[in-house]
Amino acid sequence: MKLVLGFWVLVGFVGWCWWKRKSKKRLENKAAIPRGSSGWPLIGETLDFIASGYTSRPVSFMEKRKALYGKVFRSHILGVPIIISTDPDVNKVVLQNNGSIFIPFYPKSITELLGKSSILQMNGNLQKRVHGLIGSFLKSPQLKARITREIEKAVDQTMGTWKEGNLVYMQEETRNITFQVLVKALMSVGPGEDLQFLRREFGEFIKGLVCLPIKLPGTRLYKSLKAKERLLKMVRRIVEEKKMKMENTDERGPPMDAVDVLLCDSGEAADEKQRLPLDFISGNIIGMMIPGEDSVPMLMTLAIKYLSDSPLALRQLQEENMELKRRKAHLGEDYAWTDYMSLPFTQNVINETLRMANIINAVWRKTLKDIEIKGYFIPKGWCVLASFVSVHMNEENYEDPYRFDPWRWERKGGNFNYNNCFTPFGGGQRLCPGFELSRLEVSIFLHHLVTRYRWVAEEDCIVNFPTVKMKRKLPVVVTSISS
Ligand code: HEM
Repeated sequence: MKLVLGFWVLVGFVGWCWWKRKSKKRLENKAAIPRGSSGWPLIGETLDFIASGYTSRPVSFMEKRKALYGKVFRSHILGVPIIISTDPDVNKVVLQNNGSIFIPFYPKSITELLGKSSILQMNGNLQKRVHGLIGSFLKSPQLKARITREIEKAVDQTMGTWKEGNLVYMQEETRNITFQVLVKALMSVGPGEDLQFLRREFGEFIKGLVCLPIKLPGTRLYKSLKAKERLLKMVRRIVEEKKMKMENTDERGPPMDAVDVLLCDSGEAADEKQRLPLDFISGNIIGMMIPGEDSVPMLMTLAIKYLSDSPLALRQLQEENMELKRRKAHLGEDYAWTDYMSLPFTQNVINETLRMANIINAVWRKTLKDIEIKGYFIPKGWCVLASFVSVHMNEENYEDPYRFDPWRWERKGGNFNYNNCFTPFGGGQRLCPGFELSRLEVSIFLHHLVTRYRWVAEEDCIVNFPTVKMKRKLPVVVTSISS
């Protein structure tokens, strides 16, 4: 009996090996690893990649290789062999995958600072659960109605410090506004000492996101990890206070911030094991500050830069917003969040800015299995970079792509449908949960800027490495319209 069983186990095993070999061969025969170059030993093509980030055309690295090898090619950058896709269909497959084949991949310094349980690194059901909770909260009309007042307050406070004819640095001013709003939406911290502490420590923390992954005292990474410890301590205190308050009240109101959302979900979990631990919640709140902190102020700053260089667009934007301002004044009403979002040309300006220079210009993934997409073979364990900027700046997708042309969106049907060729907020299961909030913040900021001020921007240029920034923080001289 044992002999017969052994025989069948052996037959099964041999059959399985044969089938595996055959399916691998089939995949290899049909598709090939994309063509490309591994560059120099160790450094690969990193220097060329970085150098292109300092030019006015950061896509030049991709363009050069696309011309040689096609839209999907192989390279070796920042220490890893990588397949780079500039093809919207391939990017779509990468984005839409639910984590069974593609998982996020970040440089070592980022993974150290994020920690394993950050939403940006986790996969599977837990990522789905946290993403779903935060996404529904951030796009809820209740949050948008409440946060509109906070954004207006932050905009008023910041613009209130501008003196007639003063030089202000837009990259700094916009960061002041958006940090305040972000911290309010995530944990209801208002202006005061706690906000200042969070701003200072978070600034120290994110300096280490792109650095050498060496954790010795005195190194950049070490200092950033220490700042994270201090941040965690404060956020954990906020989470604990909120939890106690929740437990001591009989009637539970709607969640006011992301901490409430995660705590409420934990409270409702029937099984102790399903509850989200407080350290997990605190760590994730800090993790969510990372994609939210720099992206929105840069979007605002870049919009000002493009508008400064495009007087026709600025004029149309101003007219549209003035018209709304007059209407609201005539009715004697406060603005609703829907008022700000209802202006089509303003939305087109935001789209066009996101298309031309988005701070998150690609996503990085790693493959868990061999996969073939559109005839390209991507082996297990390889990194994949899905480049959004290459798609956004390709003339196959956008006519005259280097021209700031908000009207192109009218010609496209006037709406920001997130199709394969426009993915500033990613897509699929990891689509940015903050995308509606971001658009609202920028709409409110632009409305108050163009209806209250005129400005003259000084010479400045966009730098694309390690992240998108203005070289001189975009200095502008502001004068109020009434004067
Ligand atoms: C202009 C502003 C923003 C842009 C362009 C942007 C872009 C993106 C992109 C491209 C992704 C996908 C990353 C990936 O697939 O690996 C993403 C994810 C994410 N974003 Fe945003 N984002 C913005 C603002 C915000 C804000 C304000 C928040 C928070 C309030 C936020 C929170 C997140 C989170 C938590 C994720 C991770 C989602 C997940 O992996 O499940 N983002 N963002």
